[in-house]
Amino acid sequence: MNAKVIDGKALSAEVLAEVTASVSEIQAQGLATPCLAVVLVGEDPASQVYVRNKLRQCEATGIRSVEHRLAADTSEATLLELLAKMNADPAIHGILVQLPLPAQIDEQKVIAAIDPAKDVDGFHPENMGRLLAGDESVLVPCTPLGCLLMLKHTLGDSLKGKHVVVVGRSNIVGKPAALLTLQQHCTVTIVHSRTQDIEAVCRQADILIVAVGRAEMVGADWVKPGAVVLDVGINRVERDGKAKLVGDVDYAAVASIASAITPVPGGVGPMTIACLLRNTLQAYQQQR
Ligand SMILES: Nc1nc2c(c(=O)[nH]1)N[C@@H](CN(C=O)c1ccc(C(=O)N[C@@H](CCC(=O)O)C(=O)O)cc1)CN2
Repeated sequence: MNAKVIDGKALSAEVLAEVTASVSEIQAQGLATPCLAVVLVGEDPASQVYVRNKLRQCEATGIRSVEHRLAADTSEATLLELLAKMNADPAIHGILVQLPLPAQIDEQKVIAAIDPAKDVDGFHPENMGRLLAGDESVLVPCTPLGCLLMLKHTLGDSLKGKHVVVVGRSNIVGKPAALLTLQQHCTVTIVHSRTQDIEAVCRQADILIVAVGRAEMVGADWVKPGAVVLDVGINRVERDGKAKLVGDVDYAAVASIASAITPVPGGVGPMTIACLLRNTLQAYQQQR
C-alpha cells in the first residue's frame, strides 16, 4: 500500500479562504474588525517563527492583530496585568500567549487569567471542561481541531465508529484530540509512556494520532495496514550532517502500509495556525 498524503498546506488554505470571506463580509457591513492579540515572552526561536506566521496569516485574512513582545525575564505579575487589560478591551476578541513560557511564569496561572470568551487557544479550564461536557460551541485547541478537520476531509461520514488511538496525553493535543473524536462517535483509546505493550494497542487503531515529541518513534510495526495516521510531532534532528524536521512517525516506513498519512512539515502544523484564525473569528462572532 502507498498512503495518500493528507496535504495540510492545501487544507489550511481552504480554512483560511473561508475566514477571509467571513472577515470581508463583516467589513462590508461596517462592523468592527475581528482582532487577535498575541503575546510572546522571551526569544525562543521556534516560538518566534510561529508567532510571525500567526501575525502574517492575520494580515492575509484581514484580521487585525496586536503584538506584545516581552523580555525573557518578565515577571508573572507583569504578564497577568497585561492580560487583565486585554480582557477588558472590547476591541480585542482573541488573546493568545505563545507557549512555552519562561520558567519563572506559571503557565496554568496565565492560561486561567485569560477571559474564556477570548481564549482562542481553547486552553482555559472552563473551555476544557465545556469540551469534556460535549459543548459544541466551545473554543477548542487549534492542533486537535486541525486534526479533526483533516479526518473529516479524509474519511467523511465513515469517521463515525472508527477506533482512534491517541498516542500522548497532553492537555494541548492528546486529551482534546481524544474528546473531539469521541464527540464524532469514534471509539477512543489514549496510550502513553506507561502503557503496556503500546505497539499492540496502536496496531488496533483505524486512526492513529501521534503527539509525543519523540522523533520517528512510531514505526510500521505500530500500524495496522490501511490505518489513517496523523503525525503531530515536530522534531529538529540532524541527518547526514544536515538539520532536518521530522515527525513522531517514521514517515517512509509507515507510508508504505497506511492508507493516508500527514507529512512533516506540511501536515498538521499549518492547520494549527489556520484553526487559530478560525477560532478568532468564532470568538468575535460569539462576543457580538
Ligand atoms: N499558545 C500556543 N502555543 C503553542 C501552540 C499553540 O497551539 N498555542 N502550539 C505549538 C506551536 N505552534 C503554534 O503555536 C505551531 C507549531 C508548528 C506549526 C507549523 O506550521 N509547523 C510547520 C513547520 C514549521 C517549522 O519549520 O518549524 C509544519 O509542520 O509544516 C505551526 C504552529 C506550541 N506552542
